[in-house]
Amino acid sequence: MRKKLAAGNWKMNGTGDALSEVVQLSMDYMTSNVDILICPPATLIERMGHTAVDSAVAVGGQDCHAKPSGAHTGDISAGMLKDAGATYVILGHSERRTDHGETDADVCAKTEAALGEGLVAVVCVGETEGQRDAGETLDVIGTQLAGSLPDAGVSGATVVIAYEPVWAIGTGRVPTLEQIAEVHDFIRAELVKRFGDDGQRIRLLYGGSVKPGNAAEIFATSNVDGALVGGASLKAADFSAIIAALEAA
Ligand SMILES: O=C[C@H](O)COP(=O)(O)O
Repeated sequence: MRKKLAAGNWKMNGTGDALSEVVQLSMDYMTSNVDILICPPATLIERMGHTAVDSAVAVGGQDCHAKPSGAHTGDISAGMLKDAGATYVILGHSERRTDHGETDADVCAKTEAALGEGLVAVVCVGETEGQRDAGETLDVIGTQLAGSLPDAGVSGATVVIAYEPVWAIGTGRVPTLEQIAEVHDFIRAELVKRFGDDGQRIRLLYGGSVKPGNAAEIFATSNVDGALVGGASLKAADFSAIIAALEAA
């Protein structure tokens, strides 16, 4: 049985003022059977870590460096995230792959670093619109999945996969439920092929324009164990509604 996960990726948004809303949210969902995760900007991780320490809300980073320390201006290591209170880290988000040229090999190295520090790695995969139109979606996802995950240390307790079609992120456009199911079933099969029973236990999140209005039907879709939510996670009311939909699914 996979525990559901509602994850919020704040991207380059959010200030300290947003903390109180998250605290409220965590108090509302203390007894939830849904894991709740917020990945704020790096500047807020430590504050959130302290605020959420006794609550139901976990805190995560949005990226980490593959190395533990060194001359890498502007970067943060997995150990630093852990030290600040993070227990998760998002890796290989399409915005990192596009803005910073991250390859599958880079994501794999970062995933190894995260697992080495005991962080849960939320590894993102997803096709562009051009790739989908060209009928390449499953090939692209399969390649990203194979290249972004290390051979060792991957289990339901250490890794989460987020399927985020690039064309659905922040656009208000969402794949059909059949398209989501096709990709999630494919990811599940690939994980089981490579990791056996562990592949059954890895949670699969859908991400891309998840809102209160479409959350329930997405959560009822095959092999969807939760969501990686961008814009809607910045509004406590919307994120709470998404969590409630996940709880009810
Ligand atoms: O990491 C989150 C995703 O990129 C989804 O963002 P969005 O919910 O704003 O479309």
